[in-house]
Amino acid sequence: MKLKFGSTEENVVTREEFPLEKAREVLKDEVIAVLGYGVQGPGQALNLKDNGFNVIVGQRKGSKTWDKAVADGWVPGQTLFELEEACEKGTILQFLLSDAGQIALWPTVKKHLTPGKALYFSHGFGVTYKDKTGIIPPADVDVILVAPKGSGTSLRRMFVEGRGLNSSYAIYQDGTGKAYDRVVALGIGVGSGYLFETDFYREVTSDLTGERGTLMGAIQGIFAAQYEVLRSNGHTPSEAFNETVEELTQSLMPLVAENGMDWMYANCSTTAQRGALDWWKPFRDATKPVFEDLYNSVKTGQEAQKSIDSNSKEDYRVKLEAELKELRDSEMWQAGAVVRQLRPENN
Ligand SMILES: NC(=O)c1ccc[n+]([C@@H]2O[C@H](COP(=O)([O-])OP(=O)(O)OC[C@H]3O[C@@H](n4cnc5c(N)ncnc54)[C@H](O)[C@@H]3O)[C@@H](O)[C@H]2O)c1
Ligand SMILES: CC(C)(O)[C@@H](O)C(=O)O
Ligand SMILES: [Mg+2]
Ligand SMILES: [Mg+2]
Repeated sequence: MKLKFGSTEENVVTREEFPLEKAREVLKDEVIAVLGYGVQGPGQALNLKDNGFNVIVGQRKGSKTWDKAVADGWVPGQTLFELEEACEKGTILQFLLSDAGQIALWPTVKKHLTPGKALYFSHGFGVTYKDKTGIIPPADVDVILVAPKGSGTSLRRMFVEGRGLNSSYAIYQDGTGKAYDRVVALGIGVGSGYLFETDFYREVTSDLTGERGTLMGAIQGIFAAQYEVLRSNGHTPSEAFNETVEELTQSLMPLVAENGMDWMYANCSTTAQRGALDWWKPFRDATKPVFEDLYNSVKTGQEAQKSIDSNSKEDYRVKLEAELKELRDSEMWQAGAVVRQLRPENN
């Protein structure tokens, strides 16, 4: 259906419009092979299975994630296979390896993309940056995308709670004439609350910007800046952490999620509202040039190149873990660990 977001009209697909029964009918003869069992793999594979679809998982035998798949109920030789065997058996190949990992597996996937199959992504990365990844699908297959707008962990949790994370969907190539029905059925099947239309280029550029920006990079940056200012002015770690992070995640963001920013503001004092209304624009103006630089770095392909270069190295997981440990060991997040323990529901 067409829906107005402000004054702009967009295509969205809801579960009422495309119910689960219809999705099951569209995909009744398909074998959905979920390749990769990192974060999106488990979320999407388990939701599809619980929604009644015919799903198998492809993973490297002997890896930790193979064991995780077994623990999640996938049965070796029946619903869990080596990656190549899953590529052969699947009629829809859900390419959910890490974006850099997809480059190495591509020759194998391509070999098994026989006419009529579908190649499914959850990120526009591989084909948009085809000059860097070499991922150029054959013409007689569907190339489709469903990108859940959140972590695979949340996709699964919200599904189990009877809720739904929203996703974008896109068609890069309609090789069979069935691409639309297939992509929407899969979007509903993986547990999306609703689907909004995009294309591969817009998905990858907005997603790379968002995660580097307000969703992950900018939020940590702004937390660190405020925490450091409070600490250097004599505030204790618990006061600085509570006033920077804990109150935001526990009290104020749920209000924003429920009914918007003005609703959150309206539930704070007139003193707080006056200050916030005075200060949000200086913050916007100070950070906007950084967001412009970020978007430019995404647009020129620099961010994709960096991600490919660092995540293709043998020891990339060791390096990532070291950087995550640095965050975890910082005073702010150490204070956070203590604060979380003190939440009544945690003790
Ligand atoms: N993490 C998320 O929640 C999330 C959200 C939306 C979209 N996506 C997209 O979904 C896709 C999958 O992301 P993810 O975060 O679940 O992946 P991930 O980084 O967790 O990796 C998934 C799997 O790829 C395997 N892998 C990596 N390199 C490999 C190689 N060379 N050969 C074989 N296996 C290899 C890993 O062992 C892992 O099991 C990506 O396109 C990502 O951009 C992820
Ligand atoms: C969960 C995110 C940040 O939305 C996703 O884009 C990812 O790359 O993991
Ligand atoms: Mg992303
Ligand atoms: Mg994202």
